[in-house]
Amino acid sequence: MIDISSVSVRFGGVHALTDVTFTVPAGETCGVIGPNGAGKTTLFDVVTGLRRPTSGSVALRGTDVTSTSAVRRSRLGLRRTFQRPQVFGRLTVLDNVLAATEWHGGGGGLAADLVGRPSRRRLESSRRAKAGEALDRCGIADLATAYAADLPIGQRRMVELARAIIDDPDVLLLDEPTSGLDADQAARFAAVIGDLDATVLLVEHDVGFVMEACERIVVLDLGKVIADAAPARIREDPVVRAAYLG
Ligand SMILES: Nc1ncnc2c1ncn2[C@@H]1O[C@H](COP(=O)(O)OP(=O)(O)OP(=O)(O)O)[C@@H](O)[C@H]1O
Repeated sequence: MIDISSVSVRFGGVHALTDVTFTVPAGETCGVIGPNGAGKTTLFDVVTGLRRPTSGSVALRGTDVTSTSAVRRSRLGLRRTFQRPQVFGRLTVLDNVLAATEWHGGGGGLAADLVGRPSRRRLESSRRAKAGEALDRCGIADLATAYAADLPIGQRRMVELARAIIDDPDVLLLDEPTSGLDADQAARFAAVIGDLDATVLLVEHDVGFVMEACERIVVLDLGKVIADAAPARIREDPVVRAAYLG
């Protein structure tokens, strides 16, 4: 669950966010939309830990993380993707995904690594099985041995998604997830996040995708929440239509 409470962010005289409050209940997929400059990126940065709010607070699964680093937030189960997909270009697709599970370790320290204890081998084969499954879910199993640097942006984005979902994250934040995806990839992306148990918050310009993929939509305009409802109600909301949907 994500709790955003009275969050305001100022850049000098610019009020990027003013008193933004909403909660994404556990397991829900919530989209944030709004015109350019509405504050979407700023809000995303506050939730992921890249920016401290001027006032207000953010809690993940009941833990106040307002002053917690992005790294510690990831240890609390938060995973994210980036507006420009961040992949390791010189690693294969499979290794990109395996790298996301590396830090779990297997106990026994370096000696266990060196002698290849059976428990280590079991752990390794289970990691590989999970990685294979994540690639499969994201429709990129056939790219396992390709180098990430050689892939077009849409496939890189799917690699990032596979990496984000491999450990069944509790909280998943997606920054402009469909940018660079073709229609089939966007449909696959929506299906993958639809199947997750995670609490998902996504910022996206493609209103059609948000309407399809999200159970709930928060609309920002000039740093304020102007609507917070299910997609069907957002589509009909006169304030949203005037400010954004036209
Ligand atoms: N680092 C910064 N310094 C000063 N002003 C900033 C900074 N970052 C954002 N802003 C301002 O804060 C407001 C919100 O910007 P933000 O990038 O969060 O909006 P956005 O909804 O993500 O826009 P877009 O859809 O264009 O990406 C804008 O007026 C922007 O100019």
